[in-house]
Amino acid sequence: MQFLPEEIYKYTVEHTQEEPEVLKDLDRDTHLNVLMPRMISGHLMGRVLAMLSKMVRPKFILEVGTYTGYSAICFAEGLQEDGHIFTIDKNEEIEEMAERHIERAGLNDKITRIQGIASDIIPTLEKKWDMVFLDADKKNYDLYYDQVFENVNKGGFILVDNVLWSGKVVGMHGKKIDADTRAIMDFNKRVHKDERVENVLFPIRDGLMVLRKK
Ligand SMILES: C[S@@+](CC[C@H](N)C(=O)[O-])C[C@H]1O[C@@H](n2cnc3c(N)ncnc32)[C@H](O)[C@@H]1O
Repeated sequence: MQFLPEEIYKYTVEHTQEEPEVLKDLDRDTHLNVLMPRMISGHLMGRVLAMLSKMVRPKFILEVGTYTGYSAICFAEGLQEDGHIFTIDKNEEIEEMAERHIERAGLNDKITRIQGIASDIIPTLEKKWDMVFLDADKKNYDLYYDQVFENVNKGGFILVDNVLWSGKVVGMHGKKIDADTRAIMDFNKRVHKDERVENVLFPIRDGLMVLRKK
């Protein structure tokens, strides 16, 4: 989902840095061979994530929701030289594709993929995060936020995708509030009020919440 009028979106993409070739191929491969390709970050969001990573220059990044590896490869562009990304996904079927493209991007030694249920894995990781990207099941955003918070460095960032949820958070597409929409609405409200962080909700693509730990 993206909220910009088509013409503005097209103009925005035309005036944004092109995707590196490896990401173009990964996007194509995902659309041809994987279920629900709309889950991929894609060109504009990918460039936003890469730019944010370059601005922050993180050492350790945690990503929850690898999918085919697109966003992890984007984040790697801004890593410190000795930095590392840990990325979690429960879906075994897409592992091979993520592995192949991460290898092609020359990032095998920079990105560790962990297959499993995120809430089981997160507490086992003992790193201090400069950046966390939550992009998995929406009903657990709240839990992941709690699980990672202590280990986010002061001044570190938590990015959370799909927080506008196709506009359902404001009742677009009908008034019925399903479980995922409710979870996202509650999450947005909670983090907006959380005095331990500063936040901006960017209306990019399906909504990106950016939180900075004070
Ligand atoms: C929206 S996709 C991630 C997209 C990816 N970050 C990108 O930008 O291309 C969400 C992913 O979260 C994974 N996922 C969903 N629930 C999960 C859970 N409980 N534990 C681990 N991964 C989960 C799904 O298998 C899916 O691949």
